[in-house]
Amino acid sequence: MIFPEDFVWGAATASYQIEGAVKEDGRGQSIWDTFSHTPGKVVDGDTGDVACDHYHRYKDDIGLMRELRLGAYRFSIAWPRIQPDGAGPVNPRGLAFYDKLVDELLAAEISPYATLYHWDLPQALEDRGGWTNRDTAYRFADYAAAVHDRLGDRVHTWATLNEPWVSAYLGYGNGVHAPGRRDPAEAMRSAHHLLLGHGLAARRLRPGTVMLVVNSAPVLTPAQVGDPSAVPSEADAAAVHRIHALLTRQFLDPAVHGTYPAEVLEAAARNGGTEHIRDGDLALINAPIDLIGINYYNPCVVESGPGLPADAAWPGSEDVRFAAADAPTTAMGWPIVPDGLSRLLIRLSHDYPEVGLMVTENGAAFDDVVENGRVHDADRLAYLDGHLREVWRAVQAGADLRGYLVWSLLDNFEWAEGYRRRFGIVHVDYPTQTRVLKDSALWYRDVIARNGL
Ligand SMILES: OC[C@@H]1[C@@H](O)[C@H](O)[C@@H](O)c2nc(CNc3ccccc3)cn21
Repeated sequence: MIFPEDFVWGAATASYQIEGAVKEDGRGQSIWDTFSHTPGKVVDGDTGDVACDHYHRYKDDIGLMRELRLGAYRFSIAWPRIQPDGAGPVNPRGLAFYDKLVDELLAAEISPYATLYHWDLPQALEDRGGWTNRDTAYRFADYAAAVHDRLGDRVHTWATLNEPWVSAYLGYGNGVHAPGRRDPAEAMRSAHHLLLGHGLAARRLRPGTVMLVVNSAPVLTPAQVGDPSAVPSEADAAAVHRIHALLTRQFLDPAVHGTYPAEVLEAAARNGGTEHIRDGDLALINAPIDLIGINYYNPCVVESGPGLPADAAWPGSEDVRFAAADAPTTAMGWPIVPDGLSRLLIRLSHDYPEVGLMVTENGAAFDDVVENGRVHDADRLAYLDGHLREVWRAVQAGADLRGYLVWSLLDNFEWAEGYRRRFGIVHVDYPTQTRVLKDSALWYRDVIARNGL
């Protein structure tokens, strides 16, 4: 299975998950600093205070990327390093870190892909309402412009947001993520303002290549997981359609087509109203973009039935039961369904033919053991191999798929799960910060060298 000649092979990380140095060089506090230091929010009370100490070790980490022959490296920029209070003058020492990071990547012949927002909102903006406050969208666009002014001569591929669904629904809906608020109406307002920020920022990143990164999944009934030809009941088909609208179309339809699905407007009307959706907003959100970044880990399995408990509410999903898949699972409990990726990519290439696609995250957490300086992570290697075969199938089916970025380069701070869940193809021993290439990394290096499987 050989991929197109210009297919991009890379890896992805995010600032709060790997950098550490949370008080260094003028960095301001983020909502994840606040959240992780709040007792009970993160497993084992873990925080990103040190993480992988990438802020100090980035040159050695880029050496590992070069050893793997990565063509691209997707990282995120910590807004609180650039504008400690989320607005106003740029912090030169904060920007200088990314300036050096980019130059080191280019020297290693690795293309820098920068994500402007991977969840670490400046706490000062959250103190003024965060993403429930429309002004935050405008602050985000100013931040994006300031970063692009400095790095845009060398960074040519930009992601505005990472997974606005997660930011909105886990941050403001069920409170599992920072800032830990639990209000369905706030979640819907936040989703809209995140999209507004995306649209405003996208216009200020040209002439770069601009993408929106979403967590997406094929929405399937339990029977469809193993049998794509399975015909769902009318009620189950309605559940599938509704969740696809709320999970994926809520973000891609506005960004690519300038429209909201009816299901989203109905959910908003029932949860706080739609006053936050102002005339002209959808035109602002619908800024031209070049790529959709797809973060895929597993399908979303649903059927009609009682919705989530009130405290886990996802507005609009009241009559949907989230079901288990008949499949093995990763250490996160997520089902392993490789063909879910090809089914998703082919579907999205049909629904949004105007834009290209890139797999911006795909990977798996499994418990790793270091033995004699090696990590024989056969489960992770099998997961990646199976999913890459599906990526190849999607390309063969005609999807305009530009590349694949594995999540993640390094074991890192896995949000509310802390450090106990390891997604890296490179093992990190946190007490010593020693890096070890896992078998999956050695395998991935060979895939890159062959440009295929
Ligand atoms: O959980 C693994 C990664 C995470 O480390 C990344 O920062 C984030 O971009 C990411 N998104 C997903 C898929 N969406 C998701 C996020 C949080 C909870 C449940 C699903 C998985 N991951």
